[in-house]
Amino acid sequence: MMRTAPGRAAAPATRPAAGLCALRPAGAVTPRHARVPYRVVAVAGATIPALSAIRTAMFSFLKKKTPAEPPKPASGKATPPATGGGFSPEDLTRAFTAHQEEKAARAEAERQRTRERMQETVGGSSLARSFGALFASKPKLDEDLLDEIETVLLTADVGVKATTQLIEDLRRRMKAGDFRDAADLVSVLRSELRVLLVPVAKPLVIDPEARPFVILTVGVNGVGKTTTIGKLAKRFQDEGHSLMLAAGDTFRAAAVEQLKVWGERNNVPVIAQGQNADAASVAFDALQSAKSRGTQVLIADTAGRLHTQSGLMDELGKIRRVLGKLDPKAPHEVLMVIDGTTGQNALNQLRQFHAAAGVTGLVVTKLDGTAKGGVLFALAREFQLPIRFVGLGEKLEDLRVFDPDGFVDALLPESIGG
Ligand SMILES: Nc1nc2c(ncn2[C@@H]2O[C@H](COP(=O)(O)OP(=O)(O)OP(=O)(O)O)[C@@H](O)[C@H]2O)c(=O)[nH]1
Repeated sequence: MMRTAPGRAAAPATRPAAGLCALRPAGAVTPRHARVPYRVVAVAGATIPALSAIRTAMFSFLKKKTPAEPPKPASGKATPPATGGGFSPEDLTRAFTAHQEEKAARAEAERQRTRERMQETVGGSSLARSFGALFASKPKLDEDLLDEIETVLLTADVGVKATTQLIEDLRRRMKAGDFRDAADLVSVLRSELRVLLVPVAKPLVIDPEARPFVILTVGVNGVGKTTTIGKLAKRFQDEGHSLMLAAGDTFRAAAVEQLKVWGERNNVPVIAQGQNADAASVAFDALQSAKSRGTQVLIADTAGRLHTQSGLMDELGKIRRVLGKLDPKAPHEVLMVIDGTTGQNALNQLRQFHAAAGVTGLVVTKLDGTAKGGVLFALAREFQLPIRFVGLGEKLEDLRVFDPDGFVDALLPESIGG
């Protein structure tokens, strides 16, 4: 039988006990270039990764790209050999440019994959389906249409404030004669939806100066914190960051096991003290350990808690304070995980967690399931907190950097207006 502490909702009974075990696909290998620590130095007025890092990271590239015989300058004099490792400044500049291009190409490929996954998941949400049904009937541009759009938005959890703002704007523009047909209205609605989301689409950037960069994950029970940590850890590992995890969900034994098993399989140290240990003490130990090892990223799990239980919410403040004793800037990110199927209650959750723990970024999970799709607009309108990632499924690659254009395209494609 599942034990439920006062104030803690029982986690869903159907949840697999060790979902993180499957997080790393067999044979997945961290790219060699990605394992290089990313320190920043200024060279010739530009900010570039430390030369030693470039040398290591770009060695294979230079081997491929550098001609066997270096071209001689017009004067006939050979280029003086570079000091400290055999690469000339030109080599390093070329390597750096290639590195940047490779990074940009990878980012573009990820954006493309995110958009496809958004279409498959968010494109099937009730908001997307309702918009599809509404505009398929070639509606007349009148007050009835605005009423119907309003109903669609409210039903899909967009929330009263964001919906009112959107409808009033459409009404004003309709009266001003801005729309010739439904396609014009769709186009304006799309850009209004974008306007709500673009300011909050701020990806999480790991500050290389923070050693470690501490991410504290918080949220209500069963929203996907522990699985999100596994997905994030894999992402950061692939990006070349050294990692440590703190198993701070000391309430649910399976959560500690999940992280430990995942850590063992992926060679990531996991600091744990067992069930019912003091979560703040686990976080403290982990930060101390990460500092002494020079680890780049520390991700701390916390037990799920109901936002209405002030005692448990206070515990988050304590974790913050304890971390701050070792590093006044820690945690550098308080990442709140929100279940996208929660509806308007997500706003209350965020309000309380923000007050208790000072949330700095959001992950909205389960947008692939029965999510209505609209809660992101309500969250964005109400709090303007960065949405770092969205969860589009249970697989590792389903945690995606939030892309507002892809999201709006999936909900309300341009073509829908006819
Ligand atoms: N469909 C879907 N399921 C998800 C997503 N993210 C997490 N889950 C599932 O949600 C369930 C709960 O995830 P956990 O990571 O255990 O949740 P938690 O927040 O750590 O739970 P507590 O420890 O009780 O607070 C698991 O079955 C996950 O696989 C997502 O983006 N989409």
